[in-house]
Amino acid sequence: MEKTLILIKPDAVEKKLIGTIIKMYEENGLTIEDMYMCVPTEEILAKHYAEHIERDFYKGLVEFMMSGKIVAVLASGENAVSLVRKINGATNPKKADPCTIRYLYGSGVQMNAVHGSAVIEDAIREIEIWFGN
Ligand SMILES: Nc1ncnc2c1ncn2[C@@H]1O[C@H](COP(=O)(O)OP(=O)(O)OP(=O)(O)O)[C@@H](O)[C@H]1O
Repeated sequence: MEKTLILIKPDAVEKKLIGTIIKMYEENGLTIEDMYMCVPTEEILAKHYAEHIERDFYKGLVEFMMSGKIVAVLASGENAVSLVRKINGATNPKKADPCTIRYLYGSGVQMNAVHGSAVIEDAIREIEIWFGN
């Protein structure tokens, strides 16, 4: 069964949306295999967002991600990676399809409530970062 990594970001935790968001994944057929809360360190975020380190939004993104608790979620299911991306919606909540998490609960390009691995290779790498072996 395919696995993927979800992060419920600090904006969504602050808005008390953990249960609502987890329910949306479960109702769409995904299984929650493991999860925990933490305030992420700069080190783990540097690994997770390695592809964005040179971008001008990187510093602000890391500050936002460290601004409160997040929930790291290991989910599984058929086509879990693409299914989670579909449930999450486009990066920019204003461009996301209605009924997606980001459309419903995102408040901007940065504060967009959730992260989901983009492709299977990223999922493997990100699961290793957040959950180890
Ligand atoms: N222009 C931007 N300004 C501020 N933050 C941004 C911008 N672009 C992306 N981000 C932040 O960086 C994250 C990763 O960007 P990416 O382009 O990989 O988007 P994504 O694949 O839709 O999101 P994610 O990887 O979190 O699921 C986004 O979810 C968002 O929080």
